[in-house]
Amino acid sequence: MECAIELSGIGKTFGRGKAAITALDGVDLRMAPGEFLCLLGASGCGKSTLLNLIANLDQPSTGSIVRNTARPAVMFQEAALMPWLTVQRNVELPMRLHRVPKAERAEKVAELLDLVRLSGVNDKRPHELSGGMRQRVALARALASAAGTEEADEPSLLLMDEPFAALDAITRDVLQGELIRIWRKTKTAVLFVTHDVREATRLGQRVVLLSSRPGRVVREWHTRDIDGTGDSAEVTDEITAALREVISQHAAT
Ligand SMILES: Nc1ncnc2c1ncn2[C@@H]1O[C@H](COP(=O)(O)OP(=O)(O)OP(=O)(O)O)[C@@H](O)[C@H]1O
Repeated sequence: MECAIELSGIGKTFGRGKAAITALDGVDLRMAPGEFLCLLGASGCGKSTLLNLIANLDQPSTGSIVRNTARPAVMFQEAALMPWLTVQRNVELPMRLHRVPKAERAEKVAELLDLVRLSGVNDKRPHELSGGMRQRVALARALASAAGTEEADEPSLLLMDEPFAALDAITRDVLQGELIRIWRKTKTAVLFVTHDVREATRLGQRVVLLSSRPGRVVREWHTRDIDGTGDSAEVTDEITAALREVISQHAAT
């Protein structure tokens, strides 16, 4: 089967000479179309750097990235909504940039706000919403990013960089459930970055552990079947132990 993305020998070094920082070294990673993959690692191990490379926001120093998807949509820890725009306008922004006609935009926004269970807040501005609602809007906007473009029929890819990390535990729990529901419905591939083992095992079909400085793939686990089974406490414990080991090795260097 053709991969959604295939990373081969990815390395990334920032700066030069003595001040150079090798953030990633020899990362090989493949994702199947529609797969939900969680990338787990300690703070500073290069997760965000890897996501930026896949999103084409930055270029690798070595290696190659093959992408067989539409341009990836990206979602960050902070919703990064435009404060002066209404929810409606925020969600339709990517479509405006792609010059999607007004009627088509309105239809898509209604569909997406319904998908993230936010119908009826179209005219509110971000400051009138809770943190969880803002992330729902950000998710709707991310899902709108390929809508109406030539790439709209290609398999989609959603890159998420700790999108729920700033939320309280209950809201995070609710949004994790919503994300699984939306992933099932949209069949988009999701690459989800987190340093929370529980979050990774709850969401991911596969969890990939990265080492720190330089970031490399250490191990991976198949955690959940498509029908939602798996996610056992045993796997969670095993991954937690492996993450601890990676962190302690890094601390010792
Ligand atoms: N533009 C940059 N210039 C210099 N160094 C950078 C740059 N971006 C990242 N780094 C360094 O590369 C390493 C990896 O950073 P990155 O932000 O990818 O890690 P992370 O795993 O996402 O961390 P966190 O979980 O804390 O967000 C870090 O040591 C960081 O300081």
